[in-house]
Amino acid sequence: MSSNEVQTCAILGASGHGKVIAEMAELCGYEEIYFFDDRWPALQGIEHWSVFGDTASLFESCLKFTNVVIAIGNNTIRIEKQRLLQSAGANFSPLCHPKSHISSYAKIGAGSVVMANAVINPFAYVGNGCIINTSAVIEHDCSIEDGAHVSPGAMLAGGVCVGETSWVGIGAQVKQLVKIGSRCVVGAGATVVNDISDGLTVVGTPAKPIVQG
Ligand SMILES: CC(=O)SCCNC(=O)CCNC(=O)[C@H](O)C(C)(C)COP(=O)(O)OP(=O)(O)OC[C@H]1O[C@@H](n2cnc3c(N)ncnc32)[C@H](O)[C@@H]1OP(=O)(O)O
Repeated sequence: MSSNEVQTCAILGASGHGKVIAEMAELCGYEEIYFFDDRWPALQGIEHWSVFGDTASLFESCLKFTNVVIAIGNNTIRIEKQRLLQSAGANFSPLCHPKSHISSYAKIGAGSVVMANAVINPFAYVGNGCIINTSAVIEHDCSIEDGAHVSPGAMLAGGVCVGETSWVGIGAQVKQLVKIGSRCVVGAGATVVNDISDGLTVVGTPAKPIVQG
């Protein structure tokens, strides 16, 4: 960041995930952090950060922030809120931890966050509003569509596709060239060796679908 103006970051969602994003924003040079959460005004703060308003307040004030990040874990809600705020003119730059490794040949979309120790290798594509969580590995030529979340320690081999709003659970592994559809869930620790159709939840090694109750 090079501007002389104070660099401000608004975060919607005073969650555990929001705390990680707040620290990451500070490490990236944002000087002021403004949380927003629908539990405001009852909720006034999170750790040492203040909560300044609810979603409606953020919509009213979104143009004044250097950057806005949605820290909502639910993938569908996160990308919906981001798209609405983008329509209202808010700026969504990607936020990448200084200790993540992102190839200069990779692309990271608006509002996506890349946590500490994550690796994103050449010609990988990460869409808008995605979470690439702590120590996740996104190998070369992967494609992660809008609103997807790759959890801590999950590893995607080369050329894997993860569809919109899908969630790859903590420590999961995905074989090269596998296509995971939209709205899928890959359970914690699963090993995915075959393509997954839209909307399925899979668990285990090799990963198989489970029926959601
Ligand atoms: C920074 C952060 O914290 S990021 C968050 C990281 N967290 C994760 O990655 C969690 C990912 N979530 C999971 O793995 C979940 O267990 C899910 C989404 C796969 C399933 O959750 P639910 O729908 O609540 O299923 P539920 O817990 O009722 O389990 C259903 C069945 O699947 C089994 N099961 C659930 N998860 C798994 C799993 N990861 N691996 C193997 N079996 C599993 C259960 O034992 C249960 O089996 P049973 O019917 O024989 O008893």
